[in-house]
Amino acid sequence: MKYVLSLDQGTTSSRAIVFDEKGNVVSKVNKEFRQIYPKPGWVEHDPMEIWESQIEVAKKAIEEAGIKPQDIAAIGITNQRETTIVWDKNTGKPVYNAIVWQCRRTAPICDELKEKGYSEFIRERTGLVIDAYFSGTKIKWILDNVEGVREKAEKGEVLFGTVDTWLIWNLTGGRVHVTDYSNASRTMIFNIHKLDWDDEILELLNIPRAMLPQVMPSSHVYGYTAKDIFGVEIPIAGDAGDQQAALFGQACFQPGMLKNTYGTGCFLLMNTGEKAFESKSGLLTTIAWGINGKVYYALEGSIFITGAAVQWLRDGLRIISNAAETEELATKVPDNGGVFFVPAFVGLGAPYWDMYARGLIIGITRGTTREHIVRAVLESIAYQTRDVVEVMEKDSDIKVETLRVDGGAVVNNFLMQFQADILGIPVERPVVNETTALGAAYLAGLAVGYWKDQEEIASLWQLDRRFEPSMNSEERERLYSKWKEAVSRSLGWEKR
Ligand SMILES: Nc1ncnc2c1ncn2[C@@H]1O[C@H](COP(=O)(O)OP(=O)(O)O)[C@@H](O)[C@H]1O
Ligand SMILES: O=P(O)(O)OC[C@H](O)CO
Repeated sequence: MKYVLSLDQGTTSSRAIVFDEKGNVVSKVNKEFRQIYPKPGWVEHDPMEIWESQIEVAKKAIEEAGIKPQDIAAIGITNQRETTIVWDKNTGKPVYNAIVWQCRRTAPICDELKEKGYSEFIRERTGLVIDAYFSGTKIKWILDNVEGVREKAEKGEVLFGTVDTWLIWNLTGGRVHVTDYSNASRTMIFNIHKLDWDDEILELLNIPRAMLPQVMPSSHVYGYTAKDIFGVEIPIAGDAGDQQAALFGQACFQPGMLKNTYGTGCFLLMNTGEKAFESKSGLLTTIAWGINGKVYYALEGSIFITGAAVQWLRDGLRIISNAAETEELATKVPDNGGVFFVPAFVGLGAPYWDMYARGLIIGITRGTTREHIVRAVLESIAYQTRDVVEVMEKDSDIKVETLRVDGGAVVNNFLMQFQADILGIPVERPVVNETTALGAAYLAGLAVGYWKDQEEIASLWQLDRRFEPSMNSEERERLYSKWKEAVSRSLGWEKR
């Protein structure tokens, strides 16, 4: 029997999962790695730690599944998106740490682009709003600030890649420099209509084309693992950004289908088919995937901080010892006690796009307890999701009837119930909540004929639990309007 191995390189951990032909998890190994915060608002990772942790969990997952590397039919890659790595082509060594998607250091470059009136130009071509979130200004920052790198980049001696590209490069022993459409669409230098790097944007940011990877479909044999890694050459056959992979893993194949992934941040993606919808309300137009010679698009609402706020309760405030504890604490109080928490740690993404917003806790009284704060943090995840669902309905003209959910935080039943309550629609949690990894496995498996087609994949999706809304609409709107008020007070804070 054969299996598919998925490598899910996330913001806080590297994960490897072995799936069988029914899409069941056979083994799963996870490893957290270091977050580097050199200055307020800056976030970096060590690219070597990304690679080493990823390969370690891949080997362990094969071992724990009780199988041999030759039993792996294909490898699928999925990754934290936008995070930018530049490395030396000859030595394979990074020239700087990975600049993580959350990093705000390039906010001034973005301000300048906006002031010069490039917002519409960038949006038309890339589907994105100008923000430090995306790779483009991060590449520029490395070229401008790390000595000697620009000269080498012009000669193609240093290479740029998002994390998928970095992993594939290393897995193939430095032979293959590629990315897929979904990852390319997050760089702010890729033209999502012409399906090529955009020369005018490259000129604007002063980025040489020679350092960029080749852009390929998301389901495709890109190359084979170097023999010294697993002892056999395994095809690397799937590559997609983690949020697009989750949309695929949730089998959201029909236009209008929507999912929300609850990880470090929350990312809502709606499949819009072969049509690229333009958003007027701060959503992103992005490429869902390229498959069978076609490219499919999605509308995306990116929320930067959700599960990361739970981690902050653990590591920053130290008022919980693990994430699971939040469920019990939140249900110990009947409501939030009037406390609202806006997790604008790195500014706010969709639909506000304010790089200068910062976090706040408001409504504190003498009666406020740890339970209220914890509850306010969980509630903030659900409110932010509603912010995005509202604009998504407006932009697409599609009424959202249910929300499919996945990601690490969906095990929290309080959060899922509150989400259904605050949206006023049912929330559906599938049996396999590792849909990001599953999506990458499906993309890889389809490329090598392990699964026949997308119809077969859609038939594998199974419901675990459906959360029905039970809050009355008056209470729902009262809470939500308080939330909006709290957000308004966090905006622009860093600029004042
Ligand atoms: N029971 C829980 N309740 C709330 N949040 C949780 C729970 N379990 C995990 N999380 C949060 O989910 C996130 C992990 O989800 P995961 O999908 O692994 O994230 P990522 O891929 O972004 O690293 C963490 O930020 C963690 O704080
Ligand atoms: O690491 P995750 O799962 O939180 O995903 C990060 C996103 O891809 C950033 O755009």
